[in-house]
Amino acid sequence: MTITIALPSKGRMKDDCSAIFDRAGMPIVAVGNDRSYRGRVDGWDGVEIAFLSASEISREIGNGSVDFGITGEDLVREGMAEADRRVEFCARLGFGHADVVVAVPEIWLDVDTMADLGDVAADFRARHGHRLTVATKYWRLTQQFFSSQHGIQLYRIVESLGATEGAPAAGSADIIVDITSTGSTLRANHLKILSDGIILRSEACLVRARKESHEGDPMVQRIISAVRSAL
Ligand SMILES: Nc1ncnc2c1ncn2[C@@H]1O[C@H](COP(=O)(O)OP(=O)(O)OP(=O)(O)O)[C@@H](O)[C@H]1O
Ligand SMILES: O=P(O)(O)OC[C@H]1O[C@H](OP(=O)(O)OP(=O)(O)O)[C@H](O)[C@@H]1O
Repeated sequence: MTITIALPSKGRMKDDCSAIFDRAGMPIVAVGNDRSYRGRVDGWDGVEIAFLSASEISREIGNGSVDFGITGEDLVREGMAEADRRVEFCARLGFGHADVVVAVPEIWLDVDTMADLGDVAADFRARHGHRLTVATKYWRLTQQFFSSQHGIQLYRIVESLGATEGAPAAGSADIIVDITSTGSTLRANHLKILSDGIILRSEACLVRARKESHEGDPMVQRIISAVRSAL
């Protein structure tokens, strides 16, 4: 059976991914021309590479149309319910670090924790005429964290497809959930992370779709061992 591994075709994880595969003794060669979205691993028959974007990789692992992928943990956990049941995080790769965080305006001096935020949410409508509004592209992670983990129910999510950190100043949301790495975008927008507001510490991972056909397939274990040996 051919095993398909999805790797980023562009973006911030692309170069680190090919470096790790080189170190793993799995040098990737493009099939066809430079713009081709298929590749193979030199010397590894039965392994195929699919080049996709980071968020497509998470989707394709989720629906089982690829066997492995390298993408951010944030995109995998946001993209599917019960991620650990459907996929295996085989290795954390040490790049692509980003935290998914809850951030509020710095001038909210009395709000430093999720419990404080819960208090604010409770009478937000009475005070401001609308429910506490959260701008994010991380709907699932936000709902799990606010509702299931912190019992905060009185909020509304507005989808943000970009420039999320600008939403509070623009008036389109009160607070945000987004990723941060250096923290400079949050600082530039006068937002602060709540002290217990780190939803997920994400990094690039080797992720496997849990498929019955993998059981007893030596190639599956060989790929995992090779990537782990490169860390
Ligand atoms: N500063 C950062 N900003 C955004 N994403 C980051 C950052 N640092 C690490 N990442 C991670 O990179 C991944 C997204 O990669 P990238 O932005 O290259 O994807 P992309 O090519 O834009 O993909 P797509 O088009 O599918 O969104 C996410 O898992 C994210 O957590
Ligand atoms: O903490 P920092 O180092 O400031 O990084 C965080 C920012 O970087 C990303 O945006 P980016 O400009 O990369 O665009 P993208 O969302 O399209 O990837 C992300 O969406 C944050 O806005």
